[in-house]
Amino acid sequence: MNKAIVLASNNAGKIKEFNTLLGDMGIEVKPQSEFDVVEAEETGLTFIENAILKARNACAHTGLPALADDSGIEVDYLNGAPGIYSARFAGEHGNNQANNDLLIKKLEGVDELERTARFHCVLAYMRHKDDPTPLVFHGTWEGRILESSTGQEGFGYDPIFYVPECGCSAASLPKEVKNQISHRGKALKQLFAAFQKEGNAQ
Ligand SMILES: O=P(O)(O)OP(=O)(O)OP(=O)(O)OC[C@H]1O[C@@H](n2cnc3c(O)ncnc32)[C@H](O)[C@@H]1O
Ligand SMILES: [Mg+2]
Repeated sequence: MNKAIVLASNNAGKIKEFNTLLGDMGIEVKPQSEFDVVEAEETGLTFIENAILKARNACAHTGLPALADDSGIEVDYLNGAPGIYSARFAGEHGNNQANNDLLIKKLEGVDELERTARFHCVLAYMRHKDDPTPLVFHGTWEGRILESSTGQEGFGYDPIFYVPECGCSAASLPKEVKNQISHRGKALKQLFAAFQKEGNAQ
């Protein structure tokens, strides 16, 4: 790796997961807060567009390569909501408690079988702000929405996301386990494979 990579995120939960996962891969990233990057407006209509907007914004402000993550949760009973609006589902951006409460409320009385949901994570890596071929990867994680919060780990919707393959909520999983099987973990594995193929991250 020749240059530092900027992590185009202000979400502390994501940043922690990236540091662990990328650290294991031998890749160092610096959060965009270290460069005083002004947050990009997420005006896209897809995770892909928003991830590219965030990565391009960080490249433009720093002159460095940047990695962005746009993610969220899709609930089948709600026809895919909150989806790309997951961070501001209840109105205020990043109010996890309010978002989780609202989701529980919207699914009140809904049968377990109809509470299916999945996390999405789209990663965009841009070598520079005008990069015409950003690397884009997508990971998903299947589960269902619980009737109440449980677990102390993770962030965001983790306390109300039941993971059938583990028999508990995402917030009840040790960090290492979540990182191995999550939407973000899956997308990052693809990014790592692409970096290895390119020989470096530039
Ligand atoms: O845009 P950045 O600065 O990265 O931070 P953000 O929190 O705004 O991130 P997004 O726009 O991608 O919105 C993602 C939403 O989905 C939630 N989310 C994403 N990944 C998650 C995960 O692994 N576990 C729980 N919630 C997650 C997260 O809490 C946000 O509410
Ligand atoms: Mg955001």
